[in-house]
Amino acid sequence: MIEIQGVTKRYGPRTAVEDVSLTAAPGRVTGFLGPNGAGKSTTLRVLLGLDRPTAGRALVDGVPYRDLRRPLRTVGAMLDGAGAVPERRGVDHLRWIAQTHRIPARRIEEVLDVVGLTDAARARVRTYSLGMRQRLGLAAALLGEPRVLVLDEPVNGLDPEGIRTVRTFLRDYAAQGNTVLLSSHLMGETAQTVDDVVVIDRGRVVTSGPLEEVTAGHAGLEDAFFALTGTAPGQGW
Ligand SMILES: Nc1ncnc2c1ncn2[C@@H]1O[C@H](COP(=O)(O)OP(=O)(O)OP(=O)(O)O)[C@@H](O)[C@H]1O
Repeated sequence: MIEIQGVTKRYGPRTAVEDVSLTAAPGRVTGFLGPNGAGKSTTLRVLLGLDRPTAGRALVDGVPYRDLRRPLRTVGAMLDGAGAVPERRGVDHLRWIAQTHRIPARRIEEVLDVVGLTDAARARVRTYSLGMRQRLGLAAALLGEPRVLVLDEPVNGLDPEGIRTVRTFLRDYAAQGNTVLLSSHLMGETAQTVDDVVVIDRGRVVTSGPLEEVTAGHAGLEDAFFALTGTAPGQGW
């Protein structure tokens, strides 16, 4: 369970997010959606203890991320793709994470298989396509068999088959009782993956709830977004 309560984050005079609250529940895939620069990454960084909020708090299973006893075994996260050293081999990136977090080595083969990177595991990360880097990031997030997954733009750079694979995987993962929170600026795409949505625009949550409720009366999620924010398609994103 993820609970973000009244989070505001200012960088000097600039407000990145203002009074953002959201909940992501076990057994559900929650989409955190909004255009570029809306404040998604900032909120997720606060959630993962990478940034301190100016106000509010973010909890995972009732405690702040920094206070989790075994963070990687509780929360698997992917921000900025894999974040791997380009000269490293994919498998060595995962080995390094596993070793530093006392995760059994057998998990490396398992997560490589899940994301379809087994054959490319020994290649250096700099030779990977954007999609392969995303897969490596997802593999790293899954290493600790976490109950909670937090993914920033997980389908960015993936081809349609890759998107479908990730979608199926995330739906299955949630169906096992896990919590999945993913951010995206691709509303139409993400609407096919999520149960619940939280829509953010210019640092503020504009709507949240089950997908059917948020889209009721609209042609789809994108349409609902434009209606809610008063913007027209093509304006500003
Ligand atoms: N370290 C920082 N210093 C100053 N401003 C920042 C910083 N990080 C983010 N911002 C600003 O906060 C706002 C929200 O950015 P954020 O990256 O959270 O948006 P986003 O929804 O994740 O968008 P994107 O999809 O483009 O990453 C933007 O206006 C951004 O310029």
